[in-house]
Amino acid sequence: MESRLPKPTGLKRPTQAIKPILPTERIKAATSANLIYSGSTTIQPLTRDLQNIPQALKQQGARATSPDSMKLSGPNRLKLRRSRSACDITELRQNLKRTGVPNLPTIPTKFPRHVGTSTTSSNSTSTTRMARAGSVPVKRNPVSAAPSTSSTRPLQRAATATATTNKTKPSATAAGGGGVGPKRIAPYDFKARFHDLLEKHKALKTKYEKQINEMGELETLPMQLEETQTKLIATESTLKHSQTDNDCLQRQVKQQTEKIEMITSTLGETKLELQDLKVTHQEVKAEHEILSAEVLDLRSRNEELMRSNEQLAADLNLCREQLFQSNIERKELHNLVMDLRGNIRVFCRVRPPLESELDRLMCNWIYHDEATVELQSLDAQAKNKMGQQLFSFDQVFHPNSNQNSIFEMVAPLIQSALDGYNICIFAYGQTGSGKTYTMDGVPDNVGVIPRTVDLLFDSIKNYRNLGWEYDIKATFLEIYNEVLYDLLSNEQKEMEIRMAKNCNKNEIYVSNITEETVTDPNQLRQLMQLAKMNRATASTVGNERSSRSHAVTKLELIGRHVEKQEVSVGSINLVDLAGSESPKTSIRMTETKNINRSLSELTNVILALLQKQDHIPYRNSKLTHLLMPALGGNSKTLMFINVSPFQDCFQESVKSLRFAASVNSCKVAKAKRNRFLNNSNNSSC
Ligand SMILES: Nc1ncnc2c1ncn2[C@@H]1O[C@H](COP(=O)(O)OP(=O)(O)OP(=O)(O)O)[C@@H](O)[C@H]1O
Repeated sequence: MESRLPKPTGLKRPTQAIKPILPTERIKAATSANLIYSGSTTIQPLTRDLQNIPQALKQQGARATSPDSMKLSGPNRLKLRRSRSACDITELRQNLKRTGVPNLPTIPTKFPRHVGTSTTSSNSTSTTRMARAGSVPVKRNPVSAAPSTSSTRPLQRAATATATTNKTKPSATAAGGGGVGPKRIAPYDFKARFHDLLEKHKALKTKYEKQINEMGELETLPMQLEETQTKLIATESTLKHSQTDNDCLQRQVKQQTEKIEMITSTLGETKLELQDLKVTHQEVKAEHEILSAEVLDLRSRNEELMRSNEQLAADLNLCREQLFQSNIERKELHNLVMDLRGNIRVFCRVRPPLESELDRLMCNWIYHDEATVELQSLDAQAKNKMGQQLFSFDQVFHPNSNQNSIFEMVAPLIQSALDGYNICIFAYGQTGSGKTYTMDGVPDNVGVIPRTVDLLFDSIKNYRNLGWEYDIKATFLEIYNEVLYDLLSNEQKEMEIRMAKNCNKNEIYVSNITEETVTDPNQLRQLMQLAKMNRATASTVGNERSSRSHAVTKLELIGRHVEKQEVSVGSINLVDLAGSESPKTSIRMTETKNINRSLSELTNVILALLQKQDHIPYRNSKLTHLLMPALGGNSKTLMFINVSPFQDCFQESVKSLRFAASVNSCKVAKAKRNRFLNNSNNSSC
């Protein structure tokens, strides 16, 4: 990976190739220096050396010699010779630098006879003297001439060995009583000197051969150096990469360190949480053990309950079947009770005087029992003329009866409607006798229709538990001057009463009427309110139509039992009749005639039913035609006779009570329940 870190500046790659200096070259240079020294370079006499010593020492940086050294002799002279050798070495080094390097000379086998009194074991001293005599070419000892490099050290050691050898031999000087210094060879003892030289030559030759071997070894050094340089370059490159990698790694280390610190702190928190969790775990574990025991207990209880449940499910099915059957029986018994009470039931209600009517004269009302009422006129003449006015009904409600007690008597009929019967409830009476109050009521004291709605939906809930589901369809109709009006629509439209196309000859329907499906009581109340508003809107100040028309609210109840494949269709017709009025007192004759005619036709129909005539004149008026399904055959009818308590209403009250009493005595054929199977709606025909 290429590092983006800066390159290291510590090491710099060499700009030029390093030329290695071979040891052989150094030796050659040293040998060449010897040749120069022995050949072309003139060796200065001793005196000149003595004079040049201070200068030479100066050049070497040594301390200057005292001027007294010029006069020295004996041991001091020996010291001077040694100093001169040092000067010569320095001089030779300088010469070697200036000149080339000749080949190494051969070692002479013979030396000229050395003349002199003062000889030392030092090879340099003897060779210097021979050179001074000029007899033979001097073989300069490389020990004194060569620079003190590593390549000259073996020669130096050889010279030292020679000197040592000389020391072992008896010296003439020492024998002569000097007592100090190496053994001296007498100048005339050429043989000894020859042997000495031979030994020296032998030693030097050995050294020479040794050096040649060492040179061979040293010649491999350039290659080694080159390899080492190559390795060095490679190492430098590697070092650069390593440094780059190192920087990268350092950054990573730094990041990792930060991460580690963060993880460490998180770890600390986690440890604390872990401790808490451990505690919680222990608690949960203990709780789990308790719960496990409970689960085992519950499982065993569950198994028992499952067995019990199966048994109960079987019992429940049995109970359901029994309930369904008993419900059928209940319906039949209920219908029987209704039959026994009469298919047409008549309730008489005497309204109380209003606060504004307290000054009006009232008839004498005598309530013999809950079903019998006697009406007496305050006018004695009328009283004598009409005789005793005693009337019996299914129920008589005196002025103090409340709306609730009245509806309790109505409720069984609503139950019958849910069981599949057609119900008709209407209020008959003089204008202002309390028909609307009985049917609709007032907001704080509602009448039969609103209470019917509440009871219907409550009963439907209970019937749902028995497997029945109900749909309710509502229509609102007004009959005014023998014309039908849709109270859920302001449209002017043609509406007619037509026969339904099935085998039941009493089934009718109204064409073009608005029919609303109702799902909750509030929706039905809103529809009733709309119908009431439309009925009131049709009235004018000069033509108060609402009290001069018949209002028919029809609720169709369609029940379905999915499991038993049964359908039950019932209906409730709630009729607020127009007020009956004497033509003598009426100012609107047409309306009065139509009202009285329709009421008369209603009386005729009921009487025809009472007399079991073959022909029932339903079609003589819109009202009887519309109520045909609810008046005869498969129907239950409840008629409220509303009367005013006042003396001035006596005649109308007697008329209404007589009509109602005659209706009450009318026995209609036994009612038949509308019960169908899903796939045969006409099976009951
Ligand atoms: N039982 C009663 N208790 C208290 N007030 C009653 C009762 N019956 C009727 N009223 C009141 O008497 C007045 C006339 O009653 P209502 O309008 O119901 O008569 P109606 O027969 O419907 O008249 P119309 O034939 O003109 O419609 C109303 O103010 C009504 O509130």
